[in-house]
Order: sequence, then structure tokens, then C-alpha cells
Amino acid sequence: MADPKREELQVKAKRAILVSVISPSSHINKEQALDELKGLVETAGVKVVGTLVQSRENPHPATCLGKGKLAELKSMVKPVDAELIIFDNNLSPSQGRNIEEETGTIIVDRSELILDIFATHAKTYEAKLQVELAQLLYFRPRLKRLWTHLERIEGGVGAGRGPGEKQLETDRRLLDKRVAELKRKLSEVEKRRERTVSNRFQQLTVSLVGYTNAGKSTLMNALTGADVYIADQLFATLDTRTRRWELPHWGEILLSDTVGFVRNLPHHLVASFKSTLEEARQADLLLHVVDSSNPEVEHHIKTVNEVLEEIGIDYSNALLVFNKSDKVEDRSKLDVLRLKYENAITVSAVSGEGLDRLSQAVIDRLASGYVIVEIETPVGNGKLLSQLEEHSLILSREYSSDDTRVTYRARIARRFLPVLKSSEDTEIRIHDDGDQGSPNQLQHEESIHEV
Ligand SMILES: Nc1nc2c(ncn2[C@@H]2O[C@H](COP(=O)(O)OP(=O)(O)OP(=O)(O)O)[C@@H](O)[C@H]2O)c(=O)[nH]1
Ligand SMILES: [Mg+2]
Repeated sequence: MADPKREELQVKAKRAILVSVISPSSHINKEQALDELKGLVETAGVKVVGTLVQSRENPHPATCLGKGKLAELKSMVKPVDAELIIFDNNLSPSQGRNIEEETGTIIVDRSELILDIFATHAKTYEAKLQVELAQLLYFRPRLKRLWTHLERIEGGVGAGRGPGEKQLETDRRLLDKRVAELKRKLSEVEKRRERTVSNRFQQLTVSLVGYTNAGKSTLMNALTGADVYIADQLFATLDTRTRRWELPHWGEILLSDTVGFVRNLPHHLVASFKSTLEEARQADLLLHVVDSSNPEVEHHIKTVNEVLEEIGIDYSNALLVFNKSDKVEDRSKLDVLRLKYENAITVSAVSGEGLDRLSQAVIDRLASGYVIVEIETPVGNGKLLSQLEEHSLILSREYSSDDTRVTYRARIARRFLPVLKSSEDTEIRIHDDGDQGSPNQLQHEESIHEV
């Protein structure tokens, strides 16, 4: 069921020249400049037929490339039969138009390309709404150019002249209407999600975040087993990116996967993907997965942290996971990284190396925020039971021999401890040991209430 409106916005041409304008002081050198873009382009199903990199202090305000390079680009198009030119830079609407006029070829910039990839990959209802919204917002100021695309694609007469202002006005109004409609639908979905997420208080959640291609999904499969999609009634509203993860000697938690980050993420996309990252915002712990075999690893870490900050997710407690250790050729580089990021865990989602250590580190992190409580109370203390059900995970109930009293054992976040009020006939004991809350190993006891 292709949505014709969306179809129009997708890159259809298949042969492309890739272009990048980089600053001479950039950490990226000319040879590497297009590596990432090549990966993105291939994901979009486009064939690279030529490349051009210019080192320039600042992109030219009118054409991004300097005059000479622009002429060079123009001369490259015909011999290789390029159907479009893809810039690694983000172009202003007028830069895009100018380059298009100069080269006579469709121009796609970094944001458009990423939007296009997201549009093809969006699977869930919400993701589709978000991508469409992001696309419309991005294209709005570029409508004029888009019309030129369409005319060229259809080989229409008057290519390059663009539609009359009147037509543009009508289009903008239609577009604004659709934007409003998408926003309304999204806010409904968000409300529903908020409810689902907050209902899941008792179940601890860990979220995987990280640069695109770091191996988040692979790690998710390795940790949770390939086919354990959630089919349980209670979580029926979750999509398949959240799975159960059985931590040894700890119990079951939820692990959720998120969309990958890239540098220069289109601004509108960041905003509209905020709610997709709601899982990450509510998570008890973030696992920040990085591809430790990638030479850009430190920049990836920085980018991810910047995006997290931009969308208001606290990453100070994230646990860094150096993935793909099997692929690292120069182990000494990995050692340097590990010295720098001392608490990071090194793993390979493919070979399984380090996964046990990762589970243990996750348990240690989660445990520090939780304690086990033992509460003895008369049977029928409904108020206490409902408090426990709301704020803790009940691990066991045991009745006294005459069935008049019950002892609950429950795991509760420290911050919720004040909720539990002792009374004359209720005794609360907190088990707070080095293992902080592992349900199987209770040692030291600390009583907050003496009967
Ligand atoms: N050698 C090696 N390859 C890995 C490892 N983990 C993941 N990969 C590969 O890296 C590629 C990307 O893996 P994904 O799991 O899709 O990465 P992702 O982080 O989910 O990517 P996005 O969903 O695009 O953000 C795949 O080809 C994986 O097979 C690993 O530990 N070692
Ligand atoms: Mg993935």
C-alpha cells in the first residue's frame, strides 16, 4: 500500500556521485570523508559512480562547493551517467537549488538521504508517522525544488522553471494540514505509550543505544535468544524491539533496542524520534553500544552522547559496551580505549566473548538502586498489598502456620522505600548487602522498624 505522497519524496534514481566538503582542520581526512556516506547510500540501494571531496575552510554560502569544484562536478555527470548527486553536507534550500541549476542533476543532501533510509525502514505505525512528519517538515521550505525534481523525473516541459507561486501556496497549505494531522496522531500514540511504559514499573528495563551499525540488534539477539519475541498478553502493546532478558541469579528484565544514531542527524528527525526513544528515557540503565573496530569510535561515542543530551536523556550512568572485539585488528588500540573508558565492558555479540561479564555488570548497576524488603503483616492488609503491587516486584509470599499473617518478599527501588509505612502490626525489614537485592542471596539485615 504505497502512499503516493510518500513515494514522491523518495530517492528513485540509482546512480549517484557522492560529494563532501570538509574543513581542513577536521579529524576526518579526504580518503575517509565519504566512507560513512557510502555505507548510508548502499543501505538506500544506490550505486556510487563517482566521488568528489573538497577541502575548504567553510562551505561556499551559495553553492557549498567552490566555483572550480562545482564546474568539475558538472563535467563528471555525463561520462558516468549519474542520475543524482548526493552531498554528505546538509544544504540550505537555496544551495540545493543553485547546485541543481548549475549541474542539471537532482541533488540530495545528507538529511534527505537519511530521511529516505528511515522512510524505507520504518516498520511500526508510529515510526511511519514520525518519518512522514520529519519528511514534510524538511521538504516544506524546499517545495519549489521538489517540484523541479518531479518535472525532471517526468521529463516535463519547462523543467527548471518550477510551478507558479499559486500552486506552491496550495501545496504548502495541504502540507500544513497533513503536518497537523500527523502531529495529532503521534500525540495519541505517545499518550498510549506513556501509559504502557509507566505500567511496567516493576519490570526493570535496560535500553540499548548507540551509533548506527554498532551491533545493538545483534547484541539484543545474543543476549535474549533469537526468537523470544514478547507474546504475553500484558505486553501485547509493545513492539518487537523489546524482549525479555533472563539475568542469571537476578531474574527477568526487559531489554529494548532503539534506532541507531548518526552524526548530523536531521534536526526534525531528532525531534520526531524523541518518542521512539521514550523507552530509553524511562530505562533503569542504558547500554551504550559502540563498534570498537571502527576507527571513528571516539567520535561515535561523542555523537551519541550529544544526541542523547539534545533530546534530554541523562547518559551519565550509561554503561559503555565495546562491541565487535573479534574484529579489532590492533588489540593495543582497544587497550588504549579501555584505559580511557575504564568502566566499559568489552564484548563480541558474534563470538559471545564478554557476554557473561556484561550480564554481571548490568546486575551490579541495577542492584545498586534496589533493595529487597521483607514485610510481615496480617492477612488482608489490602492497602499495603496494593502499595507493594504498585511500587515493587513481589518475589514471594509465605503464610504463617495459622494463616493469620503473611510475609512478602519484594524488590523495590530505594527511591520508593518511603512509600512503605510500617505500623504496629506490620514489620518491614530491609536487606541491604553487597549484592544489593539479588533475590537469592540475603545476608545482612537492617530493620527500619521494631515492633
Ligand atoms: N564481527 C562482528 N560483527 C558484528 C558484531 N556485532 C554486530 N556485528 C555486525 O555489524 C553489523 C550491524 O549490526 P546490527 O546489530 O544491525 O547493528 P545496529 O547497531 O543494530 O544497527 P542499526 O539498527 O542500524 O542502528 C551486522 O552486519 C552485524 O553482523 C560483532 O560482535 N562482531
Ligand atoms: Mg538495529
